[in-house]
This record gives sequence, C-alpha cells and structure tokens, in this order.
Amino acid sequence: MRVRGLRKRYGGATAVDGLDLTVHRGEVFAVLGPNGAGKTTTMEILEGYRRRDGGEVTVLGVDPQQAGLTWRYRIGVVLQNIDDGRELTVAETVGHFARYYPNSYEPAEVIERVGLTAKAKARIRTLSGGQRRRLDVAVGIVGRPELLFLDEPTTGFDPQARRQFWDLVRHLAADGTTILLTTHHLEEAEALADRVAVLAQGRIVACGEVATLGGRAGADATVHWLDGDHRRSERTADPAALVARLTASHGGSVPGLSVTRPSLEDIYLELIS
Ligand SMILES: Nc1ncnc2c1ncn2[C@@H]1O[C@H](COP(=O)(O)OP(=O)(O)OP(=O)(O)O)[C@@H](O)[C@H]1O
Repeated sequence: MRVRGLRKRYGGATAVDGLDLTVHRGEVFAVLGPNGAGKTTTMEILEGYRRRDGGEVTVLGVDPQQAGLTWRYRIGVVLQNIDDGRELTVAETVGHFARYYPNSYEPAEVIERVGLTAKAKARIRTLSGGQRRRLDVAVGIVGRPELLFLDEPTTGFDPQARRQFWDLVRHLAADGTTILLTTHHLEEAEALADRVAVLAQGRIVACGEVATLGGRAGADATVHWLDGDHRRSERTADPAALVARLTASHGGSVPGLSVTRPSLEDIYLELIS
C-alpha cells in the first residue's frame, strides 16, 4: 500500500490531512491514534469503501477508487460494528460470505480458527459481544485475503480470546497475508506489529518499529532503588554507569534496584499530546 498526501473532509471538518504511508507486502502494520484521529476514515479509503478528496493511493497495485471485483477478491475487511443478519446462524453466515470468493477457506475451518465451533449453529442475535466480534473476524478472513484490514478487531474480547486472536493473526501473517490493523490496545500493537504509525489529527506523527518508535530505543532510562525506607529514582542516558556507582557505594547489592525504559504507552502519550 502506498499513500501520498491523502486528504478527506466531512463538510467543513478535516478528518485526514495530508497523510503519507507505505505498507510492504507481508507486513503486519498497526495504526494507533486517539478517537477521531482519522484511522477508520483512512482505512475505509484504502478498502475502496470511501472516496478521498485528494492525494494518491495504491493498494495491491490499484487505486481502490477504480478497483473492480478481482481486486475485492484479494482483500478482507473487518469493520467496526456490523449489525445485520441476526437471524442467521454462525455457520450460515460464514458459508454465505465464503461463496462470494473464488478461493475461500472451508467455513468450518475458519469457524474453528476463531474459536466458534461450539456456536456454529447458534443464531447471531444470541451471541455475546466478543463472540459477535469473532464472527466478524471469520467473515473478514474466509475469502483467503492477500491483504486484511482489521479495524479495532479485539474490542470486547476477553483476555483469552485476545490471545487466541493474536495467534490467528500470527498464523495469517506466517501464511504471507499483509495485515493493516487499528487498535487502542498498545500491547496488541507491540505483540503483533512489524511497524506502527501514530495518527493524530489526520496526520502521521511517528512511524517505525515498535522498539524504536519516537526515539524509544535511545530514550533515557530510569534507575530505581531503595535508600533506607525511601524509594529513589534517577533518569540517565547511561544506566550501567549509575548502577556501577550505586553498587560501589553500597559495597555490593543495591536494595530494590530496577532499570526501566519508557513503555510504548509513554511514547504514544508523548507523541499525541
Ligand atoms: N461519516 C462521517 N460524517 C462526518 N464526519 C465523520 C464521519 N466519519 C468520521 N467523521 C469525523 O472524522 C474524524 C475522523 O474520524 P474517524 O472515524 O476516521 O476516526 P478514528 O481515528 O477511527 O476514531 P476512533 O478511534 O474513535 O474509531 C472525526 O472527527 C469524526 O467525527
């Protein structure tokens, strides 16, 4: 995917404001950003679901605005909040969507992969919120997409379901699927993404590998230790030197010693403030 100078306005309000982005084949790429930053709008433009006001967009070699059915066969989409077909069962729904695609997975295999086998015969209206979301994911992947869009895929998942979903994404990525996901769960981005972009007010404010985003790798460390009953801490660019000094001054082990670096959340909050 290659995006240059993407712009989108709703009435008088700018939602996407000159956005540049490149996602390589086979990457898992996460887009982070506060509510209203423009993540869903950008994703919908890349999916060919929404028209842009400006900029260049190429997805799988094609402008999504001009793309036809053969292009659509190659992508999978998990939208936020679909709510239709409530009287159909899980198996009927996944089977129905499978028939849209020339090279789909077996519906039962996909239902198994999202952990809904026990609910295969249940009507959609009887599913819990998290089960409903798993069904959305099943519908998104059943066409065996080369490129998968996941918009906040794990909203409402319990911790176990989230881990299962991460395994599923890793599995799809290992099969060569390119994945673009938005999430508010920073640990999800950290667990899954090869690269992340942080979006704020319709622009990318940082983009890179999770470990180095926003200068994270080179950021100062904080050394914590106990001085009698008092907890002490000091920020330093050279934690090894400070630890060596403390060790020498304590004549051996330093009580309560720990060294921390900024978390992805620390960096993220700094970037969007
Ligand atoms: N259909 C629409 N009509 C008018 N304004 C819209 C529409 N969709 C989105 N917007 C506005 O565009 C801006 C970007 O919204 P968007 O849904 O892309 O953000 P987001 O980053 O996905 O947010 P969230 O994290 O809450 O899902 C917001 O100010 C929103 O109110």
